[in-house]
Amino acid sequence: MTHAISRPAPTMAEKIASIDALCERARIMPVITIAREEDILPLADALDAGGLQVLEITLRSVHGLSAIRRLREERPHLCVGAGTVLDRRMLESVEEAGAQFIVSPGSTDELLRAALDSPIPLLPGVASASEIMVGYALGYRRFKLFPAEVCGGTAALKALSGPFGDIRFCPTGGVSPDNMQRYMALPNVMCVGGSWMLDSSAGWDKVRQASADALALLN
Ligand SMILES: O=C(O)C(=O)C[C@H](O)[C@H](O)COP(=O)(O)O
Repeated sequence: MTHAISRPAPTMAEKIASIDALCERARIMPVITIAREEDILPLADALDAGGLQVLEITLRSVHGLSAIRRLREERPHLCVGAGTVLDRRMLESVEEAGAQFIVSPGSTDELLRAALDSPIPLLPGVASASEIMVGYALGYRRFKLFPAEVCGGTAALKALSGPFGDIRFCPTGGVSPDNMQRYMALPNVMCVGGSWMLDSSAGWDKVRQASADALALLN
């Protein structure tokens, strides 16, 4: 007979450390919505070949969960997170699929509290000082700024660094090779997210090249 061993969820400090580690590894986090099941592996391989190994797979398409499962099984060297996680039920389903981190476009009390008990870290989305303060009260110190360009871009991040000196962000939404360096130059930016490198209309090598070109801008 086997006994399930229940481990307490990692502390918030441990989760912050793991978010810091994965953002440091990522620098650029592709936000991926899988349109066709057969794209999962070639897309991940093209990103990987271009140097991007921390992938956010959104639940915006029906293939999101199976893509997370498949990549965890077949590409174990990649770091695979779940995006567009909107509520407790979605959080539980991505945990079960093997996601290594969770990203949400915004914050609700339900999601923020559910993630406190989760074994994997949540990077909650925020677009204002008030939303940061709601997460802050629960211990969160790392956030996705979304939609970054619309909610003030680098000027907003500079302003937020005043009252929130211990907070760091992953700006996403409107980030591109044109503005990425300005984001990454800010001390309170730990990585950027985006979908600009995912255009495969000219084949998978275009994805690899766009990924490598973007990373080269940061060197
Ligand atoms: O689906 C979600 O949960 C999101 O938060 C949206 C994504 O982060 C953006 O779609 C990426 O932004 P773009 O690079 O401007 O495309």
